[in-house]
Amino acid sequence: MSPRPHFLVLTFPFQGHIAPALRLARRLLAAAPDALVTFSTTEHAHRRMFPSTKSTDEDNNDDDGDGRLEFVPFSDGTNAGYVHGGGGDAQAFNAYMSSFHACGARSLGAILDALAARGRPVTRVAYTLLLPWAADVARARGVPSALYWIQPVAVFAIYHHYFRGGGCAAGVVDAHRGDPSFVVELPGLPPHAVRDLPSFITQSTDPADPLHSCFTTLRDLFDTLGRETPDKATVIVNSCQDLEVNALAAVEAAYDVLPVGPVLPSAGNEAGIFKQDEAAKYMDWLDYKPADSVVYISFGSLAAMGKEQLDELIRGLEDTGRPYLCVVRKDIKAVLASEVEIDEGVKKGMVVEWCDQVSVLSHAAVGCFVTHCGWNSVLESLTCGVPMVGLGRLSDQRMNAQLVARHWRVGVRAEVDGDGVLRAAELRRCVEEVMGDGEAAAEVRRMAREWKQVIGAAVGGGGSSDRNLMSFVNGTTSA
Ligand SMILES: O=c1ccn([C@@H]2O[C@H](COP(=O)(O)OP(=O)(O)O[C@H]3O[C@H](CO)[C@@H](O)[C@H](O)[C@H]3O)[C@@H](O)[C@H]2O)c(=O)[nH]1
Repeated sequence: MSPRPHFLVLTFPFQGHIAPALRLARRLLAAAPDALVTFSTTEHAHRRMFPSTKSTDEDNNDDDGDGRLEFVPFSDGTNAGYVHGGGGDAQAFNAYMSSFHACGARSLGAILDALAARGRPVTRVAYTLLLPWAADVARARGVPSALYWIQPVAVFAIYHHYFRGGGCAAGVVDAHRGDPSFVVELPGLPPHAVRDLPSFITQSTDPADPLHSCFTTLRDLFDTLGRETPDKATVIVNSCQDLEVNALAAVEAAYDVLPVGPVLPSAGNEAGIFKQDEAAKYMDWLDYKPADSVVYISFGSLAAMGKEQLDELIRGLEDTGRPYLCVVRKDIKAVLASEVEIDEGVKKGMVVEWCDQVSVLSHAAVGCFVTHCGWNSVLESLTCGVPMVGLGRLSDQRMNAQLVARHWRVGVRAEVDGDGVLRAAELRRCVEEVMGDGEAAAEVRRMAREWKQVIGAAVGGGGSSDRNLMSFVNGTTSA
């Protein structure tokens, strides 16, 4: 008799990774009613997600009540984890990653063994993008694994060409790293300026870079994928077929790629490492605003913001004359010490420390999302049909901003000045381009509505993402 299906979903401890991993865990539970799912992130992140419980698996059964979902943290070798956001110390991140890789791999092995000993053997591992060792640890125990790619396929394809393209793409990118406007052509992909490629291959290749370990980790990840022989490595992606037809075609010869997204929260609040601003009655506030009138602005869970940037944002938002809801995380407020000034500057809007972003984007009053273009934010906005003003800085974000503005045409790109600051005038100009009366703005809004329909069909019953998820659950590779 074959064992009961049991998926182990592993994730790096950033909120932008935990959210899609937890959403996938819940989708797996729904898609496979007989399956068990174990969700695992680091002990520190786990304690932040569940502050009132202990760190043992028996104490963390999910409250769905049927015991099919368990939370079992793994060790990264630290007590305090990596305190992200608020700038962080450069050396600290690279040092953290060394510990994370060494201890994480050992801890994962122990978890797989313990679950098997408890009579709940894992039958499939799904791991997010900064845990390349997960596949090797699973393989050593005969457990198949899949990478869960939580960024666009377009970004995956660029990394594929860079790391596994026989040195050709890497040579071109490396030779033109200092020339941001140089245009790189990669097989099957549209031409991209160097400045829009993922920053981990244009900036973080330098060992002195604060995020150098992201470069080495991605290099290890693509090496790992290449070791999945004789079959092709399976990659499930938080994206959908219709959004990325060409990028999918560019990698399908090398991987079994299954777009299963956008994977969104199943219902209401979900556990995360930031707590919502309960005191701010932002949903009530939205209820009183006319349809499509509010600008929502958030730069995700990692980006730090200086006082100058924050002042420019608030001034730009006030200058639009439109109501706005702005997320300024508590850790940013603490380092700024300008809380009073923020509050005094705010006349037309509301500033919150953390909100339920999916609920905000789903609210009829929200007419535009000013975003740093983290992939979760982009997907959530596309799903809700909200046009974007995209400001990409790190990692995949500039590519994502490019996809938003050029490929799907559901928004515009905002540019920072020479000091890296998004100025009030630029913010105001971009918001008008999306929310104003002109024909171009109307077209952006129309495209946003259109993509919302396309995505709704893909994730609905029988849609491409739904079928791909079932293929993954059933262990078949093509939908
Ligand atoms: O007040 C808020 C603000 C944000 N969010 C949520 O936080 C997540 C933020 O994720 P994302 O938009 O992807 O931003 P980051 O946290 O910056 O994500 C990191 O991880 C992503 C996935 O790998 C990358 O695409 C980004 O570049 C990287 O910065 C989203 O689910 C939001 O809904 C809230 O719930 N409330």
